Amino acid sequence: NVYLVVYSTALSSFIVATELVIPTASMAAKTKTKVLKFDSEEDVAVALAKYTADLSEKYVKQKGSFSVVLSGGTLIDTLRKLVESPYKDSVDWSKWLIFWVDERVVPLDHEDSNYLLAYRGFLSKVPIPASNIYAINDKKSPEDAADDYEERLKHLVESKILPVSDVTGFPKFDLMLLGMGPDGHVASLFPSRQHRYEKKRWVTFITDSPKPPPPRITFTFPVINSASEIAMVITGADLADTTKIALGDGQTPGSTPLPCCEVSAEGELTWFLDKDAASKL
Ligand SMILES: O=C(O)[C@H](O)[C@@H](O)[C@H](O)[C@H](O)COP(=O)(O)O
Repeated sequence: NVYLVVYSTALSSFIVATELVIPTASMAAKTKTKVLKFDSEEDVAVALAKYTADLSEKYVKQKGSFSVVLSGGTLIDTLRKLVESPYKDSVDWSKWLIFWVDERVVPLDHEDSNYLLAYRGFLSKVPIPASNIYAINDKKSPEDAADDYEERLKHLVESKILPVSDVTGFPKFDLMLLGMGPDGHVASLFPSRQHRYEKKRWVTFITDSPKPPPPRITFTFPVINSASEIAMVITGADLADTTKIALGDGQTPGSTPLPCCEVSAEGELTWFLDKDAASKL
């Protein structure tokens, strides 16, 4: 099925996105997957802002808060339209809770920190209460930082600030905003590293990430896949081959399956692709 959806934007212009409904063998079959293809990265940014603001309104109405899990990498820049008019003023930022799907274990003011990246490009521009922003404890080793983050999530579940999934028992975030690497990694779950198969922990760690810097903590797949909504935000020609694999049959001949093929959501998984990333579909 291929059909057109028209998104009206804040700029009262229109963006035409091709929505591909793809039956994927690679992604958990139960997941409702939507693939949105845009003409440019700028159009992805406009659509992502509207998608996120709409979900914020829906979840704040439904449950009184909106939990958002950020990635590092290019995602924060692609979120840039969300901190502009009209969303800057219309979104109820006081109800947002911010988490990181993965974080580099460096001081929060270090250039490699995903927190710092998000602070500069996003968090410093909107009034999310500081107490709702869950950065890692940067004074700890990777192992201890992962334990600490998991403990804090457990505490939020106990205090009923975060719900758990009825299906999996893992914490259920409203929205995960994920990027993907050319090697098919998502969060800090890399194809060649065993922690991608972790089934019990909520948060785990790695000290030899193939993408620098080496020490990182990361949500595990059971937590990622318990989210209500997931956006895979993928732009650029260097991701075209991996996107084709992820949205095709998921097979990389002769090698390990890619982590990006294991992403599923309890509600809806939406791929936001620019023309370059979608060029091989
Ligand atoms: O800390 C990180 O490195 C990120 O959180 C990582 O998981 C990122 O999302 C992907 O590597 C995609 O990165 P790009 O968007 O830069 O391609």
